[in-house]
Amino acid sequence: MGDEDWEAEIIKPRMSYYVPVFEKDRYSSGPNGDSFNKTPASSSDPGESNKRENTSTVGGFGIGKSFGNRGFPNNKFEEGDSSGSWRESNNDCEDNQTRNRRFSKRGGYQDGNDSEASGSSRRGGRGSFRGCRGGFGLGSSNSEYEQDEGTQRPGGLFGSRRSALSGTGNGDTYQSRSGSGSGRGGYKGLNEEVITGSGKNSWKSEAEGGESGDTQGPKVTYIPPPPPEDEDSIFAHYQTGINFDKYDTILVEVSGHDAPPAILTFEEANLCQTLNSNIAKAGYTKLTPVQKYSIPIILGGRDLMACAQTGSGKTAAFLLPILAHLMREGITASRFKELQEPECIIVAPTRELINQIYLEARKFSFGTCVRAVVTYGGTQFGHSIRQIVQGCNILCATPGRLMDIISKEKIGLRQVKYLVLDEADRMLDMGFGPEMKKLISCPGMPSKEQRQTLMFSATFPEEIQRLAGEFLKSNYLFVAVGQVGGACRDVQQTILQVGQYSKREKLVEILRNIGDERTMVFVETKKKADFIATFLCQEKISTTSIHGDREQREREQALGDFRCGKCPVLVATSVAARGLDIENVQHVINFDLPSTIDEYVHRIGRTGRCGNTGRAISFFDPESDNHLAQPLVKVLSDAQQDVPAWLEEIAFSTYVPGFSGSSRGNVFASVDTRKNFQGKSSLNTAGFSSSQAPNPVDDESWD
Ligand SMILES: Nc1ncnc2c1ncn2[C@@H]1O[C@H](COP(=O)(O)OP(=O)(O)OP(=O)(O)O)[C@@H](O)[C@H]1O
Repeated sequence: MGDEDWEAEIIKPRMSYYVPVFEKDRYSSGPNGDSFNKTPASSSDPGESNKRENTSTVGGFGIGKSFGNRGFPNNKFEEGDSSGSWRESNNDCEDNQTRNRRFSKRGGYQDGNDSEASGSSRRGGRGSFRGCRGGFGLGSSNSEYEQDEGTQRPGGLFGSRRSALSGTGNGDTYQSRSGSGSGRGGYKGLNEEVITGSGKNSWKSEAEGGESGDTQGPKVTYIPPPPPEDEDSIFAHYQTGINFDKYDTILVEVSGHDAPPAILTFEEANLCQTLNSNIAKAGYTKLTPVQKYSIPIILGGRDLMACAQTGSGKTAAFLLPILAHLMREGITASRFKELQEPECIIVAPTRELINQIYLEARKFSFGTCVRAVVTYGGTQFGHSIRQIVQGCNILCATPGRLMDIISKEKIGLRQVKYLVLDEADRMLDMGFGPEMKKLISCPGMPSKEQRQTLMFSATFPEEIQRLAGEFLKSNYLFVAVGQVGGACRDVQQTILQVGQYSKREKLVEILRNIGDERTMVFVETKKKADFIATFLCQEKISTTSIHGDREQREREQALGDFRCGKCPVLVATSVAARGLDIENVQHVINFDLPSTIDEYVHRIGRTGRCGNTGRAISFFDPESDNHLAQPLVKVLSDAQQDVPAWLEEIAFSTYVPGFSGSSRGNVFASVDTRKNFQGKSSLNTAGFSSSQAPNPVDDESWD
């Protein structure tokens, strides 16, 4: 099938869809499948943390050479693709970081509304939807709430076609499913994930429609399978890679007043015995830089904004000190109560990510009386409530579901001591920011002076840092491990110039070379994810897909099939770009480049984690990606990667004077933005204690 047939294939109902081959007991070996190495804990070597090694990971993968420019045949697909051929409604974007940007360089998308990673030019549509739901008074705002939480409400302005692809197991099995069911705007199809509520009230609609049935629409009935309870599964982990020790050579910058010194070993953290035992069982013998700095800061009661490269252990960096603190304070087992009052709330932008964080919280709190609970959209509301009322010290939630639960008065906020925003830049951008603001102004929520607020991400655009001031105490500390927003150096990055008509051919060529190694293929739209997954299956490449139009059950199954290696290729939209920690992902392919460089950094960070090496190949289409040339050159060179000459040329020819445009999400901040006001910060390497920033913070800039 030629490229020119794409659109036809996509919109015609005759398109073949397939269902995955379900594996019974897929979760029996743990959420991470059964391929973990159960690494015995080894003793920590504090001395190692002072090692200094060269971190250059530039490799010879034929960067920019072996695959040339394939030209841009002038056919139908080219005309249509970026300018509206993908006419599916823009109704997904669970983790659609880029949709919130204020401009779109993908000029063709202004009218099309289907992209999961859409540019802000599509925000108009979202604004309408928001208006319909009586949103948060930001004209720009978003349907993320519905989008993220799976509370698909009827009557939306986006009556999208529901994506029909259901994943695959063997590349041969196809089954037509109702392609006519609408997604967010109408009946979701099947019998699980559903549209609830009328969209009249973003706080209550899921609860009302999904559970109480106050509003029309079928209920969300999906109940995720419980994670395994056996200790081996709980502590299953993969091994750190050969570059793990090189983390110590990364420069760490701490800014703010009176930062406590970094710790070098877990022992120095003075954690309780159970926690230490859990850390050992998890195979952690040595702290990563973000952990060395964040743990004492959090234990010291300080607010924190921490930025560290993908896959470098940010989750444990906040979980461990929170748990330690709770234990030290003599937390008592939380009991069955209709209104639970958790001590800690953790929010993250996607369902799969928050579930992953929950599993980490469960792991580290194993054997303690601390009870972690997870709740996220696309699952039965009543199930969430039942989990919560049994006791809840740490609530892990996606934002929309959290607000629903609060509105149902199942969660009280008075006891909240810790508020954690993982992927904080995403949580504060125009997508989730209004939700977060609502959260901190909920009745009962302790003021920022009364709680500890912790923010973590690999990227922190300056504009978001400024917004964060509203959530953080003015004396918060900022930890930057390496370049803020920089890519992980353990990922070998290759940028290929590939026109859109050649992409599929090139993809197949690469995947055939890769063989069975686990590969994530990122595309820009949900529909395209379906299409490419279908196409790869036709090519006999076992592929599954994850995106926001898939039901939650399907998404979890896709992830499970990918994790366990049943489907070594996962085609994904931005919904899988952040945070997901999947063993053995050796390759990331950006079939479509994202709209922003931050998104690129997160996507390629699905490989090369925890000191392991990985490869990322990105198809750069000069017809649509030129705006990324400049930031890409920067990311590549900062990560000591080869920069193709042609890319430099494009970057030069598209040079934007005064380019520092983090406000548009295209360049990352290089520093704590407060430094504009305060002057200096301390500069350390990971193995050494931090000194303190000498100059006062201009508090007025932040409150
Ligand atoms: N000190 C440690 N020793 C060994 N393994 C660790 C350590 N800290 C974290 N890990 C492991 O490293 C992997 C990546 O950690 P994590 O998911 O927290 O990264 P992250 O920095 O949050 O990444 P992202 O930016 O993509 O969200 C996980 O499998 C985690 O269990």
